[in-house]
Formats: sequence, structure tokens, C-alpha cells
Amino acid sequence: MTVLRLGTRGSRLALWQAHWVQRLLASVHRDVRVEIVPIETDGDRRTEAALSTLSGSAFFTKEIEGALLEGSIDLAVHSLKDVATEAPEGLILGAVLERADPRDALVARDGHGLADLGEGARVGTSSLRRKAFLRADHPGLVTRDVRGNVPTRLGILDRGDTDALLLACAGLDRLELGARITSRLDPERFVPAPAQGAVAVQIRADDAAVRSRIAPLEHGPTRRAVDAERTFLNVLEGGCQVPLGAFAQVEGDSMRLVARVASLDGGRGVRGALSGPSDDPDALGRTLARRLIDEGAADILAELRPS
Ligand SMILES: NCc1[nH]cc(CCC(=O)O)c1CC(=O)O
Repeated sequence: MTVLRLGTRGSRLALWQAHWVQRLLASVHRDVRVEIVPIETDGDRRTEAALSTLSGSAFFTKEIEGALLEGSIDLAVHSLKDVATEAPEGLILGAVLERADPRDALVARDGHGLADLGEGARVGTSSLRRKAFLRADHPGLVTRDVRGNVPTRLGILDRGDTDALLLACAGLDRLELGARITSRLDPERFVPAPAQGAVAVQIRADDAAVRSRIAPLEHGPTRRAVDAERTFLNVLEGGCQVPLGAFAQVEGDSMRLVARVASLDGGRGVRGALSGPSDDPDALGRTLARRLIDEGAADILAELRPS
């Protein structure tokens, strides 16, 4: 029996994802036992800080990546949205699993969609992307910072401290809280974060044994989609957390990438879409990024950076 130690955050969603990988590995390898090792990250500890200042860098992954590099775990399971596009030296994404619903979810107390919320209604989110798109498309609404994991945020809504929340559909669906969603937002307009809804298994680049064990978990279309989205992010980001969405869908031999960048106040933005062959997602991501840079995306993002 081979024992593989799987590192994960301890949140309910992270543990759900870890148990999913454990179950999948048990179903393809009778001789493998997966032991789950919860690891607390900076992002879990620093509940006082606005999430927007944390996510996108390594705040939800650094301690887990450290455990992987030092060998105290053999694989790590992450929400791919939280994994930086520049991989730490020595680590690779050994498998990308089939994506759940990639869209953003509105959970409103009254009504259904964003258009039903009255003037001045408070919408809780700490994501720069969600705030910027909301300000651009629904300037009558008020954004309000909320932090904490999914159940904590729902508690804030239920107590009446906000009128609505924006969350990822994937997290709610996986925790069987999908019934709380009042609207699944159109990904053409409210473009999801790169890799939203996708789970990745990270391993040591030189660990051929674990690499071959997890290979059957790979979902090709999801890998190609997130590669295009993360390449787009990588070209535009320059190491800073930005209000940017990118969402790709594979259909047979071709794929389509839609992306949107907005200023924080929602006053300026660019959006575009591009189709190409599905066997070169990086080219698609790079080409669309360059096109949106020509249309002003880099200038919009430059305003966000401390000079
Ligand atoms: N940064 C937090 C985070 N990371 C992954 C998810 C949800 C699951 C996913 O997008 O895969 C969330 C919460 C949210 O955005 O609602």
C-alpha cells in the first residue's frame, strides 16, 4: 500500500475538494491510500485584511507549497483561481480536474438578479474584479467588503448585514448550497476570474511516481481552458491583483476566450473575445491580451499600481 499525504487548506470547501481527489485516487488505484493533511495559510489567518489585498498572490498557497517542497506532503489540492500564474521553482500542476460551474453567483435576500436589487442595495464581495464589474454595470448598487469562507459570508447575509453577496457558483454547488443562488451571472458580461471553478493537484516536478498516479484525474478541456485564461492573466497582470476576468470554453478542436478588464471605479473598461484552435491555448490567451492592451487594458491596470 502506498500512502500519499495530501495537503489542503482547512476550509469546508478546501476539504471537500481534498476528499474529492482522495475518492478519485481510490477509485483508480486500489493500492493507494490518501491521508489528508490540513495546513493553515496566511489567507486563513489574516481574516482582518480585505481579501482583495490577499488573493492572487500566494496567500492561500504559500505554506502548502512550502510543505510540498520540503517533502512533508506529496501532493497539494488548490482552487486554481488562488494559485499564482508563476509557479514556484520545482512545483508543477500535475493534474487539472473537471471544472464546476465557472460563473459568479448572486445570492440576494429579495428578488433574483442584479437588476432586481433596488437603488443603494448593498452587495458584499471583497474581490476587485467583482466590485469593478458591479460598479460598471450597476452603478446604483453599493459594494461592501465581506471576508471569510462561504458559510461565514452566508451568515453575514442572513443577519441582514448586507442585501446580497457575490460568490463563485462552484463553491456553493460543491457544498450543496446551490439552492441559495438567486442568479447565475452571464459569463459574457460578468466574466469569471481566470480558472474559477477549477481544482488543481500540485506536485513536485521531479516526482514521476506521484505524477503518474494522478495523471488519470486530468480533464483535458478544463486544462486547455484554464491555460488560455491564466496566460491572459499572466500577460496583463505584472504581479498585481487586478480587476480582470477571463473565461474560455473548448468545443472540439476550437476554443473561445472572452476577457474583460475594468478600472476599480467601473468608469473605464475593455472587453473582447477571440476563437482559435484548442491545441494552442497559450497563443489564444496571449493574442487576446495583446489586443486588449492595444485597446487600453494596460493603461487601465496601470492606474491601480502604486508608483
Ligand atoms: N479566493 C477565494 C476563493 N477561491 C476559490 C473560491 C471558490 C471556488 C472556485 O472559484 O473554484 C473562492 C471563494 C469565492 O470566490 O466565492
